[in-house]
Amino acid sequence: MSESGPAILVLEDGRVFHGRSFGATGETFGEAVFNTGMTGYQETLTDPSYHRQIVVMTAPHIGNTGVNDDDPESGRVWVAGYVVREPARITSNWRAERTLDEELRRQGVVGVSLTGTRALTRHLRDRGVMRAAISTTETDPLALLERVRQQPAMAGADLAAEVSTREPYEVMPPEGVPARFHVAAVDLGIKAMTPQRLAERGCRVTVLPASATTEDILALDPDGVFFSNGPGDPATADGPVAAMRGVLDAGRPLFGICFGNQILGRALDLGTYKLPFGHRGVNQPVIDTRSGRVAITSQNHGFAVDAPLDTPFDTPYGRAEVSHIGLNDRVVEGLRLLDRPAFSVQFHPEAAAGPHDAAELFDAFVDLMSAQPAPAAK
Ligand SMILES: NC(=O)CC[C@H](N)C(=O)O
Repeated sequence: MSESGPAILVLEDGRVFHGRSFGATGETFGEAVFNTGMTGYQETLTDPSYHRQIVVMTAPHIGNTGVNDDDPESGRVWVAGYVVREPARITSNWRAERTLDEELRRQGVVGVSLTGTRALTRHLRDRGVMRAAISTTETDPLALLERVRQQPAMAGADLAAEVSTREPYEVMPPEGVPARFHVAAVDLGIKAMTPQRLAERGCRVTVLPASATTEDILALDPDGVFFSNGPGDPATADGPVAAMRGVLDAGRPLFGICFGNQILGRALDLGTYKLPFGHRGVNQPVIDTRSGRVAITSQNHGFAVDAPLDTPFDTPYGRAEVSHIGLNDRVVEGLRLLDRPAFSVQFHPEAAAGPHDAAELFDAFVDLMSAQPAPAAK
């Protein structure tokens, strides 16, 4: 890696961190959040849910395995900026095609390497996530702070349309796996691994833009409907909420992940709220409220659904219950309808870097589709 110049990171409350430039040079703004994963940095960087966020990695050494063209979760790096303690000086993996530093430069992603990632993480944990900037060009932190404070906040941000596909596309089951079901997947920022996990289980997946209406979805006559993860504040996602309500009215099997879980919460007339510092990492424990089993899960969310944890509750679509609860802070991590074939989780059963404890949820969705009477017009 070439010698790098100085870079500064400024938080909206005025705290300043000095480090060295990493990746592209320039200036970038976003919400500073931390991720505790020790693996999966390439999946993190390319997860569209990180759009407009500056991601701070708590693992002290990032980049050892470089970057390859097989692991991305989407066609580009989405993080607005990247903060690491120590970038790997040597890339050591047989699959590597480039170094991480090269990839960030290639994609114009401004990063910073700083000794104080622990102090920064503790600050965000104590004060909550906040707007921030990284700059290799501004030497006056106060001037940068002024620009940070002019940036839009994540609360109230409507971002799904900015990351979603413009045109529908299909993901087919792999060779030798017959297509037993057709799934319509609404792309609010979908990770590539999600349609793959469905395709592996015999689903032909039609991925639709975030603007898809109930009519667009039902026009495909799908066996099941999926609502994906995605960036931004679920309180702004009125279009997807309306589309999902139509799918629930039609009684089609429904599954949602992360943003999709928050959309289901809203479709059920539950509220959503912003967590102080969110859940981002690969070792988040959740308990299944029915079986009592604990799964270690991958998560990336800054908002959550507000629902009664201990009892089923009434919704416009019959009774529902909280299916999963986060064990670190008792946040709602899943919803299940009791009178309709619909459920969702706030965590990531598809997580490519693992863990795979919750992968069986894709089987549960397939089971829901198997249990439905075949639609008449097929
Ligand atoms: N990964 C996601 O789908 C994130 C959902 C939402 N943007 C949140 O931060 O909570």
